[in-house]
Amino acid sequence: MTAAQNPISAFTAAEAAAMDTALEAALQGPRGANPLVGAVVVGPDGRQLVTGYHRGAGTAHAEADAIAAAASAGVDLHGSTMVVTLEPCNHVGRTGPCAQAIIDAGIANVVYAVDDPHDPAAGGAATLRAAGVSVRSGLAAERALELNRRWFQAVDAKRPFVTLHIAQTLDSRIAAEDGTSQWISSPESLADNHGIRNRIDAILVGTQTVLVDNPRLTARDANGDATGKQPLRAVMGLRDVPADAAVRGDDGKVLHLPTRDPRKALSVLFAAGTRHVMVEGGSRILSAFLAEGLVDELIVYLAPTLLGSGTPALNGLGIGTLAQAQRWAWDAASGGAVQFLGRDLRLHLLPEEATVPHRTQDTPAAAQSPSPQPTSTDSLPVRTAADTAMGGY
Ligand SMILES: NC(=O)C1=CN([C@@H]2O[C@H](COP(=O)(O)OP(=O)(O)OC[C@H]3O[C@@H](n4cnc5c(N)ncnc54)[C@H](OP(=O)(O)O)[C@@H]3O)[C@@H](O)[C@H]2O)C=CC1
Ligand SMILES: Nc1c(N[C@@H]2O[C@H](COP(=O)(O)O)[C@@H](O)[C@H]2O)[nH]c(=O)[nH]c1=O
Repeated sequence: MTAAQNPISAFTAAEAAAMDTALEAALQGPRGANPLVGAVVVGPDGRQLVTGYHRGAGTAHAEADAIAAAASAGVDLHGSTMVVTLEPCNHVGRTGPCAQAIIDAGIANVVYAVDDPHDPAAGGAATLRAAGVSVRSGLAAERALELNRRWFQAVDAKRPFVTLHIAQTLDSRIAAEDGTSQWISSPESLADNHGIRNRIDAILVGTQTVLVDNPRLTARDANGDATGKQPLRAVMGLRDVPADAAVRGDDGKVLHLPTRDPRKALSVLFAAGTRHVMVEGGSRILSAFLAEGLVDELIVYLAPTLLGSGTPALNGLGIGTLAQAQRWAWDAASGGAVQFLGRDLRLHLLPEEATVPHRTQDTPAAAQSPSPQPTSTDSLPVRTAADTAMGGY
């Protein structure tokens, strides 16, 4: 049922304020295979009791996070209102269905912004109503859609969400002239990168990086010990992966993609169950994904180091004139658009609308910019969380 069909369509000022808080909280989560979701429970007197947000695939959903926060703080939620940025789920995932958790907590009302696109007909709203919970939707719907616009697109496009990783010097080098690159990043940046490796489904590098670096591509802690969920390791390129390459590991979680076509690589990964891939490099692989407009977020670790020569971060995007430049917007999700990590800066960006010219049928892919996107006004140098909620994904 949509808000238009719902007989109860008004929202209180307290619910609107709670939705603002929920949208803000959602931005603390990571971009990726799951949408950003925030939830706030409001008491009968309009007071905001607890806030929750989703921390990425495999972790508690925002509603469950808020309910758990209430349980640990000894807050009784009977008769309260759950305000959430996405329709509560109805499926038994790793954390159980949120609709049931809401019913079990005695929550009397649910206000959500947008339907879950995966299962709108038999979603959590119907389960909640059947259990006697009052459900209204549509509050701040446009902002909630914007919050996850790129995620909705990626789900719709049936390809994995793509995070591009670049660990570079101040003068945009990812390796020195002799190919050495370990390490450009600070230990704090490396720890952050390994945290992302834990959350994604797959990590992808080019054959040249395998030959030069012989990387393991596992998620590890500062002692070098494997941590948590390990990503599938994908190597893209026509050359064989050497039999003794470290990337092969001993767990069978390695995939050679014998292609130079990023779309083909993504479709093979999607078919293999990957919903979120981090493309780590090197230069030619990063450039190929960017030139095809296949990047959903960009994470740049910028080290205050100069090399003056060596491998450039990018190797040509087919851009001949400034009007064709790819322009990116600052993304406040996942802890902020700009953060210090030790001596490095971590920059978090998303594709900006507006500046990307339309692709044409007769222009080679490498000489084209990303696929067309809606127009917007100029972006701020650094966006606030609220700005991003309004104009980001
Ligand atoms: N600082 C950092 O963040 C990182 C640094 N690096 C560094 O980058 C350097 C390697 O970068 P680079 O030389 O650019 O190599 P890449 O790792 O980008 O691999 C390039 C190879 O991938 C294959 N390939 C697959 N698709 C394409 C495509 N669309 N376009 C071009 N090639 C494709 C080709 O091999 P084939 O013939 O097999 O098809 C090509 O030779 C190393 O020195 C490494 O240390 C690497 C990763 C991260
Ligand atoms: N040099 C460099 C990175 N390099 C990336 O890390 C890979 C090595 O992975 P592993 O063998 O698992 O430690 C390497 O091949 C390349 O993809 N990453 C960064 O965050 N910062 C850096 O300075």
